[in-house]
Amino acid sequence: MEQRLQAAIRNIPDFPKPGIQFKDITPIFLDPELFRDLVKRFAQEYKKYSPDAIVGIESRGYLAGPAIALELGIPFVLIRKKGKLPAKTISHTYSLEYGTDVVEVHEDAIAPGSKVIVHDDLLATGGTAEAAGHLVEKCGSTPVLFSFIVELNFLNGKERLEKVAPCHSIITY
Ligand SMILES: O=P(O)(O)OC[C@H]1O[C@H](OP(=O)(O)OP(=O)(O)O)[C@H](O)[C@@H]1O
Ligand SMILES: Nc1ncnc2[nH]cnc12
Repeated sequence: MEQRLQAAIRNIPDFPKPGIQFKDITPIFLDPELFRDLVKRFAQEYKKYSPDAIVGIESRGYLAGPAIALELGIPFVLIRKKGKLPAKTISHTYSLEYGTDVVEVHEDAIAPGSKVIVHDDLLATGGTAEAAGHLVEKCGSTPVLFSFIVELNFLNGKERLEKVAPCHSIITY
């Protein structure tokens, strides 16, 4: 599984800015067998946490997240950037290198007291996933796992997230 994922993930140098090595995960979803095996692998891992819901982070957390939720028979909840969700929301503002950003969730999307898995495609600095975790807490629920396909180890996002909940990723660079 790891080898097939490594082979599918492309490195795009200098995207979206000079010096960034962008990990393009989109080829995984061109290969239905690999996609199916990835979903089953995540579902197996997630079962240990008896989750009540999976939250996915816009936008690439929406690729595998809903398929894993379907496999486990639990809700998939969208976390979006500010101003995109139509009904009443709960928001969380977090710091970026320069300035701030805001993530939102529908206020009625997560049943209070839920055990929630936060899923995204890739962990870099951990700022986005940490903010998603805070949002889950603001909804009266508990993040029980942060889960990614890819982790960029040299950015130390894991250290930051592990203060809140364990962190799982399949491929590490
Ligand atoms: O760990 P962090 O430093 O917070 O970075 C990781 C986030 O960055 C990427 O999303 P991006 O901001 O490119 O948005 P997109 O998925 O909508 O393209 C990635 O999909 C994660 O959501
Ligand atoms: N290097 C990277 N590749 C893909 N997505 C990212 N998001 C943040 N850093 C990234």
